[in-house]
Amino acid sequence: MSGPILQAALDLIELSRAVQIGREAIQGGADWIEAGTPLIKSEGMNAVRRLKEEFPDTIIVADMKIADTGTLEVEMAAKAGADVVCVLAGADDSVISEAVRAGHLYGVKIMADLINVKEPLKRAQEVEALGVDIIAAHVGIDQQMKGKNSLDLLSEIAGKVNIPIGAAGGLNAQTAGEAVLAGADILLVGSSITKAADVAAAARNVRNSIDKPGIKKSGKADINDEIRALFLEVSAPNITDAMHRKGAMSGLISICGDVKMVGRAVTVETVAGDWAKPVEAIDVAQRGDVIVINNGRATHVAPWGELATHSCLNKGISGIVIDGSVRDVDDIKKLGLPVFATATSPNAGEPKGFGEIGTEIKCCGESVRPGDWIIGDESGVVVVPKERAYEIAKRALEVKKHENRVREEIKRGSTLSVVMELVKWEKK
Ligand SMILES: O=C(CO)[C@H](O)[C@H](O)COP(=O)(O)O
Repeated sequence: MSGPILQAALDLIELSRAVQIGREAIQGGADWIEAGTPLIKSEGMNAVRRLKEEFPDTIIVADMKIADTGTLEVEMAAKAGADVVCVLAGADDSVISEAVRAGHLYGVKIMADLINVKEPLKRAQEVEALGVDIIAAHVGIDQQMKGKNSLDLLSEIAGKVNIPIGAAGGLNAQTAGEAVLAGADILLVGSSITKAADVAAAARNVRNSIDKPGIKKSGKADINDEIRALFLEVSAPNITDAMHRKGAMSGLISICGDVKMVGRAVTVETVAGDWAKPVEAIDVAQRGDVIVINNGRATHVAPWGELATHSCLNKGISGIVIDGSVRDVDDIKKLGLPVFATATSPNAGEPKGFGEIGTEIKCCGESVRPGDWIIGDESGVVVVPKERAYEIAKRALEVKKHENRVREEIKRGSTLSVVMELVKWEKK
């Protein structure tokens, strides 16, 4: 191998889309094309066969993730046209040895994938001794969503095995270059290329980063800053999609229309029209927080209005959510701070002081605890449990990327049902 190799991983389930995306990835500078595991599960060896037919001069990698029957599965992939076949490094030695023997027999290289291996360096050296050709330092997609990093895994094994190392798992135009500097010979890139609207441009960006790796990014951002930035990039619908269609509050309207709100919850429980605790919460909240008020969905009286909203602006509060009414709508619109409510009413209540700030509440059908993340836009408001915030934000970004590519394919003249092969994938 000369120079780092860019392997574009086609992790889709629709073969015709995969072929087109593969074509664009090659135009952008991908050297190898991978039939991703979802594609192989969806289309079987036909996926490998078709990719080889379409791209006869390109190395085709079959990401079989072989766990058993090493010989049979390598044979299948090789006969379908694969040049490299992936086996799980965590599989039993007998499986790896059989895969290696079959690789020799059918003239294909064996790549051992370290995904989920407990002692990666030890296992990398063992599978090297068993004869595999390539080691993949791979952090899986679900693991990436929880913050696991393929560069850490790569650093652990780089320089300690004598066969080429592939790096895989969430690489992009920044981190692919970092992976080269950390010792990767093959850069396996999926989502950053294949979900881009302009696949060729995305591949080119990664290619440039591989060919001219820049300086390693220093330091890590604060996790909450990272989560906020991720949530600002995506929509409320992207987030509920990432949560398996859960987390949406019901019945809220955005008073200021097209606004975006992201922040951590300061919760308020109170009774209809009692505005003492809601307004006191402004002084409790920190810059960037969202005040979430359960006012019993009262429609006849509002615990919130323009003066409270104005105070929030002074404190840098990100927005307000009220299971209940709001008034001074025209003035709030002028202020532009995101306010979401279930109703409007000109009646003010009384500042009696019932209820409390900072306890778990129910708001618009959802439980909200202090510190949970609240994201709102014109489609509505979603609550994300604080423990899962990073993971959901990452998953939501993947949803958005996927939609970017689907949108591009629709723009080229297709329809949503055709792109998604809806009829084929209806539940049987
Ligand atoms: O094998 C895979 C998942 O198991 C992927 O192909 C690999 O992780 C690369 O994709 P991405 O860049 O999206 O992580």
